[in-house]
Amino acid sequence: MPVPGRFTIHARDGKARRATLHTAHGEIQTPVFMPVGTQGSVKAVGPDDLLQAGSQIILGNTYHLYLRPGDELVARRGGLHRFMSWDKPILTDSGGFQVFSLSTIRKISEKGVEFRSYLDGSKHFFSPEKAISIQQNLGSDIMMVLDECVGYGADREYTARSLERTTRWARRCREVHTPGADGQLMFGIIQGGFHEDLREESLGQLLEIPFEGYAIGGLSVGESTEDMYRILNHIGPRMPEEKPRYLMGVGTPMDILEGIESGVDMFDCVLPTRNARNGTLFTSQGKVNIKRAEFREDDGPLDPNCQCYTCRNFSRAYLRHLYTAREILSYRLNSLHNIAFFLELARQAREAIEGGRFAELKAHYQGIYGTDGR
Ligand SMILES: NCc1cc(CSc2ccccc2)c2nc(N)[nH]c(=O)c2c1
Ligand SMILES: [Zn+2]
Repeated sequence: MPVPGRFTIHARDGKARRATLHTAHGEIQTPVFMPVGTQGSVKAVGPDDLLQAGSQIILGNTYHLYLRPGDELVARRGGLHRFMSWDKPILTDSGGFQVFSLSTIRKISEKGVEFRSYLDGSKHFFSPEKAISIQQNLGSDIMMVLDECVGYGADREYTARSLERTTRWARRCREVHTPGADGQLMFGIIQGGFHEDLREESLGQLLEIPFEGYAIGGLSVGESTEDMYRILNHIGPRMPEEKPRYLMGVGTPMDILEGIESGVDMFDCVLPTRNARNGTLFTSQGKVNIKRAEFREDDGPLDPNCQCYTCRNFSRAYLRHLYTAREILSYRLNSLHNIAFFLELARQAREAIEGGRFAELKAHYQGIYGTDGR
């Protein structure tokens, strides 16, 4: 009987790891890419599509689901897995990041964060305890602690004080959920901005609290690729060797490969689905902007090396037409392909680590996407 939280490393290639994370809803083979389903759906695609594309785990969001339809409604409907007909693992964010990125009025204090709903302006309050209670109602397999993601350019003094509070919040989250209760796991989140010593301070404090995994927060907040990679390369290898490492909200294909090389196991990003909706498609030969006139009569598949439903059944000419005509099918086919591309990238990484060929894989994609893929 698999024990939720068990993390077994099968192979290493430099700092990169090939592992299995056990959860109450099944195993996750890492490195893994996790499609984002913020409001209980991965935009424009269904659970069947996600399974077909090889998705092992998806993400949900405390902030959005609390505001609509309500975490207690979801609990009454049997939890998020049953509500959205997804019976594999789900990871949920704690909502703090969305409060800061989506809510206009908000006030942060030791108690937690007060904010107004982006839907109707009503006032709400998230304490660390509330953030965990919502995720328990949702029934997610991996819960994230409530943290403060300081913006790019925050001064050192504020960043230092903020990480101390994030640690106190993390402790309060842990105190209201017994490790492993109901098969749910809890990950701590490292903050500390772009200061190596503050990042180590945040990690050191979190290591005193028993978490089943650790995440790197506060990256991809407007910094340069150089600053992101500097922090990633510094803190990734310093995270606990025997526990899963999750880089939140990152990134381009090259960011993901950089993260894997730094020892990170789990990734999520809205890029595949968000870019799909504006016609930017990721392929084995680089980015394709499907709205370009050059594709008007192009009868070939979007990506000849891709096995997804979109590439097996439709031409670039048709995909361009759907996009130009703003057909809803355009969002579905483009999203399906981009998700399949990111899932395939993670699968190739798992295979490369097993074969000791990760450096070659990274160099291959660097030749196509450049050093950071932007
Ligand atoms: N800009 C990157 C980023 C993204 C997310 C969101 S990741 C996500 C999004 C939707 C659903 C699940 C996870 C973050 N979440 C938290 N809690 N803290 C961060 O520092 C942070 C940084
Ligand atoms: Zn495809």
